Amino acid sequence: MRKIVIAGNWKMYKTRTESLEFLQGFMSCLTETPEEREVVLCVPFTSLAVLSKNLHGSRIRLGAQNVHWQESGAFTGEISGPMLSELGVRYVIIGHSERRQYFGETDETVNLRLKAAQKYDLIPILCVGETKQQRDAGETEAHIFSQLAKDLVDVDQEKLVIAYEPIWAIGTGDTCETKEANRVIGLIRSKLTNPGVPIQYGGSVKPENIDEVMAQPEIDGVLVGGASLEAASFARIVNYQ
Ligand SMILES: O=C[C@H](O)COP(=O)(O)O
Repeated sequence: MRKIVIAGNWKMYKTRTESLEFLQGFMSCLTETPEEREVVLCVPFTSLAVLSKNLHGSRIRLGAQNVHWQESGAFTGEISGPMLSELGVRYVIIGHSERRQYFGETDETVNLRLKAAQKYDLIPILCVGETKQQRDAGETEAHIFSQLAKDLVDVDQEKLVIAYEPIWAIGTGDTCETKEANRVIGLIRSKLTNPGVPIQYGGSVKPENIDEVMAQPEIDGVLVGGASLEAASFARIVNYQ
């Protein structure tokens, strides 16, 4: 039985104060969620310490949105594995399409970050997915297989989560048809040495479509952007039927 991982990616939203306000509302909605679902909040670096303190003893896991491959050094604006581990961070998103598109992330740096995360006991959530142009050109599979082949060199697949995020479905309200997401995720699994890796779907997941998404047999969870910013909305997603 593969693990179910429901993760919120807050991206560059919420101050420390707003993060605490969210947590209060969210925790009160989680009482009936089945224990086997891993619930993760991937928050801005500035909210990690305060959430870590307030999540102590809770079943909600803390996640970050990036990690550098060096332990320390002259890398202005970056953050290291030990810095995150010390705060109780368990998960870290790596290779999100926004990092690849706006910040020069390549498959080579994604690979370095994945290995560094695992070295410091952080479980990476590796994001892969195609652009609209690649999908229209029939290149979806080739693109994702290429990302996997390069990103996963020497990565331990026992401590890994993958998120399939079609770029054209991110923040657009244009969800990938659930059967199609299921098909692509099945193909991703066929390329792994460990078929037990949880593979999430991400892209315009919301309370209105979560039940249908999670009914797909290959989909082991979701990576949620916009709909994870509001406590009741994310709680409904975590409490899917
Ligand atoms: O990491 C999350 C994804 O980018 C999805 O974002 P979204 O749910 O706002 O479409």
